[in-house]
Parts: sequence; structure tokens; C-alpha cells
Amino acid sequence: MTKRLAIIGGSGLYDLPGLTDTRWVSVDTPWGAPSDEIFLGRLGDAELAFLPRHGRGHRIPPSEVNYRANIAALKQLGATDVLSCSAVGGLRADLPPGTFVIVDQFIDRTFAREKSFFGTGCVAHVSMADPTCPRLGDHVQKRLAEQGVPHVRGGTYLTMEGPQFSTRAESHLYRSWNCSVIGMTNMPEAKLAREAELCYCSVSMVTDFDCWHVGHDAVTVDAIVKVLLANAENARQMVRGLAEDVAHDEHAAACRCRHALDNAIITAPAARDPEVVARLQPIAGRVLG
Ligand SMILES: CSC[C@H]1O[C@H](OP(=O)(O)O)[C@H](O)[C@@H]1O
Ligand SMILES: Nc1ncnc2[nH]cnc12
Repeated sequence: MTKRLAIIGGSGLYDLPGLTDTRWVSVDTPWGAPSDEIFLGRLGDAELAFLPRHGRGHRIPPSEVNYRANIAALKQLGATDVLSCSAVGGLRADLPPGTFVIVDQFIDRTFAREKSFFGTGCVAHVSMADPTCPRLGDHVQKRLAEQGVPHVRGGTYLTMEGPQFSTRAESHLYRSWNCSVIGMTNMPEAKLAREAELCYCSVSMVTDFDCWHVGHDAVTVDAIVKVLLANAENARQMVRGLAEDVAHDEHAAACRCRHALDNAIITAPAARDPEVVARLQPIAGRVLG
């Protein structure tokens, strides 16, 4: 199977220069339009797809990103692996701005977003016990180490609804829950990637200390953007190596992420709504037939 690495670029990461055979393609999905056109290209023999999560120019706030359309569009374009890049606030003293966290857990505090491709007419429950792909995480970790980017393997990403940053009481609460970083976008993105049987890895790039930290008592976009630019350059460089790794990874086909739907659909075949089943083809065609 051809392997295609998809990159979801967060705040500050709106393009991916240095590819060949490039084009922006418009993709429609049964869940509507993704955040923007998708940038396709190659690096050596590796195929890449890049989608700016908030659209070029950062037009779309976190609550209005069409996460279902974004994941469906990447899947429809043949993506097998998704690297999600995000700006986050650090909730621990040992995660200062500039640190990259390869997160492996999430707490979902969002409440105003569509969170599943499935629903009435075809119900599914996938496991989210291990929401990220350890194989993809290994590749990312290796590349960050080679680049000398300060990074941490493992951590919990608290997803808040936003768009306002957290209150100080909330920030302390999330610290008491042992969360590592805070952001507004990785949920439901990670849940939907799992439903779509995509390998998903989130690289969370710390831009600030959120408001719990003495001496950094107010988060501002201005301060975040300054750190974002350096983080984004490190991310771009990491992606270039990662694309090669993904293209040549012989263990990918055996990854558990790619079988997330094996025992997930509970609606009896005779009770399934044919229209819903037809709409689900790009996501669940492998198991729905
Ligand atoms: C620019 S600061 C707040 C903004 O940045 C993060 O977005 P992303 O995860 O797409 O990098 C955060 O979640 C907020 O949406
Ligand atoms: N402190 C913070 N809270 C939520 N999202 C963020 N993105 C970057 N910094 C953040």
C-alpha cells in the first residue's frame, strides 16, 4: 500500500516549502469542506499532504474547525499517517516555551464540536485507551533528537473549548490533573483519526506557560507568535525527515491503529441505514463492505 504522510499544521504552520510536484487540491467530503485546500507534494519518494488547520491566514477559530471534514479529506487523499502540529501552553515548569511534547494522552473538555463520523443508523465505539500511534511517535522522537530540538516523549494534552485562554483557577485545576500541555484543537481530531483508522501523532510545541506560572500571569497572542515562528521552522525540518521514515516503514501495515474498527460497529447489519452506510464508505468502507 502506498504510504502518505499527512501534516495538519496548527497556529504558525500554514505552509510546507521545499516539496516537489506541488499543487493545492480542493476536496469535498460527506461532512462538508475541510479548513482549506490541501497541499500535495513529494520529498524524494515520499508523498505528503499538508492541511492548515485554521486555513491559510488563520481564518477559522478552534470551535469552528470542521474536524470531520479535515480527517475525511486526508483519508480520501490516501493518507495513512497523520502528524498533528499544535501550539500549546505548558502546564509544567519543566516544559518551557520551545519544548516539543510528543503527547500520548488527552483529556477532552470540549463541548461544542461534532465528535464522530458515526451516529444514528450506524453506531460505533472505538477504543481511545491509547489515542496516539507509538510507531509514528518513535519516528518523530528520532528526528527531533537528531535535530537537537528539546523534546519530551509522553504527556497529556488538555483540550479546552476556547477561544479564550483559561482562567487561572482552570489552569491550576488542569495542573492538579497532571496535564502536561493545554490547547484547543487536538480533540476531537484524535478521536476522528482513530475512527478513520489513521495512525495519529500529536507534536505539541510549547509557546507559553499558560497563566498558572508566576511571572507569566497573562497569555497573549503577541507573546505566543514570537515563539511560534521558531517552533514552526523546527517542525518543518522534522517533517522532511519524517516523510522518508514513513515512506520506508515496513511495520506500518501491522499497526493497531489501522484496525480500530475491527470490532467497533455495534449496529446490526440489518438495522443499518443504507444512506448512512454509503456516507461512511471513505472512513469505514474496509469493515462495512
Ligand atoms: C495562537 S494561540 C491559540 C491557538 O493556537 C493553538 O492552535 P493549534 O492547535 O491549531 O496550533 C490553540 O489550540 C489555539 O487554537
Ligand atoms: N496557553 C494556551 N492555552 C490554550 N491554547 C494555547 N495555544 C498556545 N498556548 C495556549
